[in-house]
Amino acid sequence: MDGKNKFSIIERLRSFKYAINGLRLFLMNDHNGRVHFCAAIIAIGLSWLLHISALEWVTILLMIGAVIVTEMINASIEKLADVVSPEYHPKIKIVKDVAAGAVLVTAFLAVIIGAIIFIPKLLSCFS
Ligand SMILES: Nc1ncnc2c1ncn2[C@@H]1O[C@H](COP(=O)(O)OP(=O)(O)OP(=O)(O)O)[C@@H](O)[C@H]1O
Repeated sequence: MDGKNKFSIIERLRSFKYAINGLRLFLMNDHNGRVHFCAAIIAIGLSWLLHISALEWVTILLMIGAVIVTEMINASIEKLADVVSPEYHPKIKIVKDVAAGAVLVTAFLAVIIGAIIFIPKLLSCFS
């Protein structure tokens, strides 16, 4: 920002490499992340099978993104909190519980939206 740091394509590519590494670490180590990733694959498969509309695709993809991004931020906060305070601390409990609550909110909304989109289509398939 002070003009001394010149723009460098190599540096930008390096940042991209770190971000891909973060995604890889998340998928390898975070059990909840893997569950959300599997749920995302199922939702995409169901969307494809049920021929959902473009607007429904946008909604499903936005919700998948919201759940996975929230889980990634939650996992990062947990890791940071474990370094900052390996021992029990009441404030760390609040930080971790609020971050976990954020995942719960997005996952709950994703289930509701998935039900609104998929249930009528599934019922019409079996009727
Ligand atoms: N250092 C701490 N201080 C206070 N409370 C903590 C601390 N570590 C964990 N907790 C409490 O335990 C809960 C679970 O924490 P933990 O870090 O094990 O998360 P988790 O949801 O089990 O994550 P994961 O299963 O992905 O490891 C937190 O939500 C918080 O209430």
